[in-house]
Amino acid sequence: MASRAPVRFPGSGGPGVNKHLSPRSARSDSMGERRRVSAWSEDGGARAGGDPGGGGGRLVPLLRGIFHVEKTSCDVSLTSSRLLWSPIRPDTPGSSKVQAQPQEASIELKDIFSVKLKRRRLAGQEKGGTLLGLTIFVCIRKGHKLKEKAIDFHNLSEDFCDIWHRQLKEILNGFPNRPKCLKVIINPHSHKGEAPNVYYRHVAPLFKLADIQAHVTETNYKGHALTLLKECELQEYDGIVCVGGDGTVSEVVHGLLLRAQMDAGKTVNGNLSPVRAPLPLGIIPSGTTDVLAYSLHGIKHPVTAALHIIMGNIQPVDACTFSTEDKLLRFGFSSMFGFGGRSLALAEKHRWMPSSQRRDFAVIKTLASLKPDSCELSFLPISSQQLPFHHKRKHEDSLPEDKDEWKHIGGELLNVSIMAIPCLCSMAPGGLAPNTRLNDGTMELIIVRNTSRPEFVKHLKRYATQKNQFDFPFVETHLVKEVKLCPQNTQNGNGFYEHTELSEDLHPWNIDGDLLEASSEVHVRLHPELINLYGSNIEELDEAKATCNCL
Ligand SMILES: Nc1ncnc2c1ncn2[C@@H]1O[C@H](COP(=O)(O)OP(=O)(O)OP(=O)(O)O)[C@@H](O)[C@H]1O
Repeated sequence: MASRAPVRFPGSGGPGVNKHLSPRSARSDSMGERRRVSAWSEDGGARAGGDPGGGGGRLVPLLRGIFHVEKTSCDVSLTSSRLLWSPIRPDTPGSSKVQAQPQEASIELKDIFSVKLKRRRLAGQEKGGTLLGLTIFVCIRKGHKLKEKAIDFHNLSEDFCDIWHRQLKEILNGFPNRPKCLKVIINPHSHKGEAPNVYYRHVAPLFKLADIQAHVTETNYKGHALTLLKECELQEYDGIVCVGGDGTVSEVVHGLLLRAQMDAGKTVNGNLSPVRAPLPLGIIPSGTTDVLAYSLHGIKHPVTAALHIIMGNIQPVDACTFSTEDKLLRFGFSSMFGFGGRSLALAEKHRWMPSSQRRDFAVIKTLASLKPDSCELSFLPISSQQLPFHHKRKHEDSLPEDKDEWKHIGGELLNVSIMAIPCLCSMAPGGLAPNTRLNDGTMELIIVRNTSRPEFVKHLKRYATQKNQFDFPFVETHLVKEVKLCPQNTQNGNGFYEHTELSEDLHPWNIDGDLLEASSEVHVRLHPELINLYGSNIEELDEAKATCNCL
């Protein structure tokens, strides 16, 4: 017997149901063939196998039969890459009328995430019931949003539906990266206690539909996720899912990357060359700002996040290490020092306030006592050789050619942002760092020098508009690989630390929305594609529209 060629499923493309008028390569079956199930090979022989050409433009049915779709009797074919159906037109003997081509619809198999036998059941009945056919669950994309759609294929024959069900399941099981078992970590306090509700209402039913086992832990204290990730048997899982706001995501990312270093036997110190995270991480946005989820999915939408996980859409993302000379402080994606760090420190002191009020209160209060930090800042710009293609034309001339050359800046700085991801959020839809991308091997360094309060406010307000927020004489941006920042004068004299009760020697950093206090120089290094996140490259998706707005 000839051996079966493996079925290959091509990668990405536009999901959804396609309806188009086209001549069918396969002839519609007559109603008399209703119970006949054929599995066609390339040479027409009946076998339940794959298409060695992987689709390759030719429609080679693996299965073909008749179902009712939307109350119309349809000729349905399953090829190795698509499910196609078109209405059956009965022959009218003697009619000379030329019949219009039947409207054909199809879905790509890679867009299907579940197939279930559909049964009519009485209320409360869990098993059995009269078979009605199959329901196919498809992931459809509308802009950045992903949605589920169910399509019913009715046929009352158990044997017939069973063959289709098994064949479709086998195909779905062959898709890479689709998780079967996940560890889910929920912060029950995120966004006024909404996170569990978001998970159980919007995400858990989709995981169940996709036959994903989810082992859920609700955290009991700050640091619980970190402890959990240090101790749990990661090999049991295909991925980790975090349900919470930026602070929780930051803790989980740090925990997952720390665990990777432990497992690799690495000494975790300031010079660490980190290994990659062992498992992909899914982020279900349930906080107030949700910068990471927004940057990853282009939208703050738990169902979109869940469907990226279910579909196994993997996006490698650059991450940073934040360290002192001898100690690793943190893994993360973005940081702010100065105004951004102080306002977070102040917000954390007022956790009893509702989160949106807390943030506004902290920003206003920090603006009221706005003052610069005296800093020594060094950075290693990326060279013109390392410049990602999307920046090439604008930046090439201003960069060092190919050798590493540290640059130094000293003085009074109001804010320093160092970001490896664009940090999209509702307050800054274009991103806090619009010139970097999720995995382009660069961090954007944004330095805001001392200026008057009204000018600084003007700069901040621009983030919410289309205008260039960096177009001020006191702002400069660089694409960098490393940054060292050392505050010079820890005594600020106006009592700011009295508000926050921070020690005078400690400087607040905002790292991915989580507060970190450091007393000495912090060294930030970029590590390309250190972690896989469930999501897609929205920048590539928007590429056609996007224009580089680098300074
Ligand atoms: N059970 C818990 N009790 C107290 N704190 C927790 C618990 N679980 C996690 N945390 C911590 O709570 C902090 C804030 O969490 P998170 O950012 O998810 O919520 P949020 O502040 O409501 O959201 P956002 O930051 O978007 O406003 C994180 O630093 C996290 O480590």
